[in-house]
Amino acid sequence: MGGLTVEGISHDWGARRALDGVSFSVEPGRFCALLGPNGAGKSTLFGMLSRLFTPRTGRIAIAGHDMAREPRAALARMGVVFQASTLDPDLTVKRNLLYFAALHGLSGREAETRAMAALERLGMAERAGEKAAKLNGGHRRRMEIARALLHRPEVLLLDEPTVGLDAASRAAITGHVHDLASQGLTVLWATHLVDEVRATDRLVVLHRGRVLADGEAGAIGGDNLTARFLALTGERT
Ligand SMILES: Nc1ncnc2c1ncn2[C@@H]1O[C@H](COP(=O)(O)OP(=O)(O)OP(=O)(O)O)[C@@H](O)[C@H]1O
Repeated sequence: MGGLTVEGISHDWGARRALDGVSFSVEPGRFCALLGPNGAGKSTLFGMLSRLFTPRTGRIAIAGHDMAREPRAALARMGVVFQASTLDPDLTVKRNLLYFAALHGLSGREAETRAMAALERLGMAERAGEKAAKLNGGHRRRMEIARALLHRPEVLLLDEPTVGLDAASRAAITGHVHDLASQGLTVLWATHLVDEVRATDRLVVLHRGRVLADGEAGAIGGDNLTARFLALTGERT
């Protein structure tokens, strides 16, 4: 299993500097929270990690594959869950996954086996035959995470995956994705919610396009990560 490396990434939106020399790396099989308030640059960084656009400076590597020199190899090892939901509400949960599997060149029994295994990992197997439109927000998100695992990526990126969900759904999804990391998947989880971060997680604090802290969450936050985060970013409650 491979990790993730970001080195010296900068990006300007017009006159606005959204990312300013961002560097960090995530070891294989680690859950890393990318924590930052609104406007920190998380989505801009995700756009670069998923190759929606290319950074002018710096370097990104996924599981040891350089995004600029070996984009296909890098993208093949990465799963992405974007902020906006992208599923077909009229198809069943399983059909949604099979459709996505086909986009990756998988079909027949192999696609079926992978779809059911991925749903199983997210605790969604019993909903395979339900229409996606009938799922609640939390289950929809879990389905999207299952879908992002179909091509067996080594690195999973999630951009604020719990936005709009209630507390129970948030806790369930945060728990499931921590489990995936403990099974060997490298996870980058963007959030502005301190309570989604565990003391043993890797933590990168991003603010106004810069990395303000990088290390184990427990070491950065001590016994009060919220207070530390607010002090670092200068935000008030
Ligand atoms: N397409 C764009 N065009 C112009 N400016 C942009 C664009 N996308 C983001 N920005 C600006 O870049 C900065 C970083 O925004 P970004 O969306 O990356 O932050 P974020 O941490 O993901 O915030 P949020 O949690 O609100 O999504 C902000 O100042 C934002 O206004």
